[in-house]
Amino acid sequence: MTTKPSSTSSNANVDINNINLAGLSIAEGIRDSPVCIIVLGMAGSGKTTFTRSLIEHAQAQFNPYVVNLDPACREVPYAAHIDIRDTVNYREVMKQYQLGPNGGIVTALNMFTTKMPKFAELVRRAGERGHKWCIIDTPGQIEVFTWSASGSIITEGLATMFPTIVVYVMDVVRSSCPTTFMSNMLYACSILYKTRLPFLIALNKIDLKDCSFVQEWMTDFEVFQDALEEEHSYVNNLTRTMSLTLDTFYENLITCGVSAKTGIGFATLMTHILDCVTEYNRDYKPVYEKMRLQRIAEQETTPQPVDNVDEAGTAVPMGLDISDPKTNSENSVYLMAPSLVPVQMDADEELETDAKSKAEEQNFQSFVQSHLTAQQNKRDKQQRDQQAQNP
Ligand SMILES: Nc1nc2c(ncn2[C@@H]2O[C@H](COP(=O)(O)OP(=O)(O)OP(=O)(O)O)[C@@H](O)[C@H]2O)c(=O)[nH]1
Repeated sequence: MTTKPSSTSSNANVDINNINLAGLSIAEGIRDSPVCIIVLGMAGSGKTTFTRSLIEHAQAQFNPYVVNLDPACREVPYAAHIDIRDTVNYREVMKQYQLGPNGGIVTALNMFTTKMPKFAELVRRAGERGHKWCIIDTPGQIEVFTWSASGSIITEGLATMFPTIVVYVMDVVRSSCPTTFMSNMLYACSILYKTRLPFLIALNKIDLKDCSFVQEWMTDFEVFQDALEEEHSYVNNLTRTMSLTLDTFYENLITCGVSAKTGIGFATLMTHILDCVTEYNRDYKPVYEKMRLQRIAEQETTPQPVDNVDEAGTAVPMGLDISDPKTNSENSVYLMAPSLVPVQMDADEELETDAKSKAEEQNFQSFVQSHLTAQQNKRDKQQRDQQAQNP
């Protein structure tokens, strides 16, 4: 179970369903804080461990606000201020919509995204309370976040309100195979072009393997070709061609070796993060600001629907009378601040899981018992038969 942070008592009196979203008005410009750091990476690259380490290193200076967006993880090793698992019950989603694990994660993320304004408002308030960074851990299945509508809504939504950067965590041990390295790079490249945000690659697990070979492969095409020669794979030709294409991508890329486990490299990583924030403010903020002003101008010139009619009339319910389910009711989707999380929910779930595993255990034990009894009976019978034959 997630450990709830003690420092979040400032959320204690917030009725999350009545959050006033006025602070997020389009009339407001991009705020200076918190800086949103979205942690992405392939399954097992070390995102969660990295998030924990980054929180520890940034605690004193940046007092990070922490968000877990992985609905499927069983445990997170850090205290999350917002945890998607408090908002959407991933297992229930799978059960109700008859989905597999990936479909469950996508749907849970979609449900969470319906509360994006409230999420953004909580982040905004965190900034006002002195959280200078907001670190966001994402689901293990990277494509679920990067190629889903909800992933884009969350990333773009944050980037239009707060300085936002992407940290791509890459496992150096697994990337020592040139083909895997190339797959990782293609992924990183596609995310860079999709999000168009300042991008930093954290070469993780350098306590196990030095990352200089990755940096060499990125800067020296011939060294990478030599490494490819040694690997006999049917995708070699494809990889060779792609490495040429990615040359320009590498030029603008910042990499930094770290070990999320031991903490090596985090001091340098943090200076790179600050450089990325400067880059956001220099290159990205003016673009978003321009878009915001255009949007305000459009809103001012577009007549509001109600202006075109003589009288408002009487509203009637539309087809299904859709309204938000009550908080804490079954199937509800609501954004929860940690202090409002009903303990009941987890306890119920645990009880149900316990009951299930007890029943499974009993079934298994009775199966074993009946099997043993049957074997014993068989042996007894054999013995009796033998005694009957040789009295
Ligand atoms: N030696 C070493 N192991 C690490 C490091 N970072 C992570 N690990 C290990 O790598 C494994 C995966 O780490 P996680 O942090 O769970 O990775 P993840 O990307 O969040 O995993 P998913 O969310 O399941 O995709 C764990 O066994 C970690 O202990 C590191 O820097 N060094």
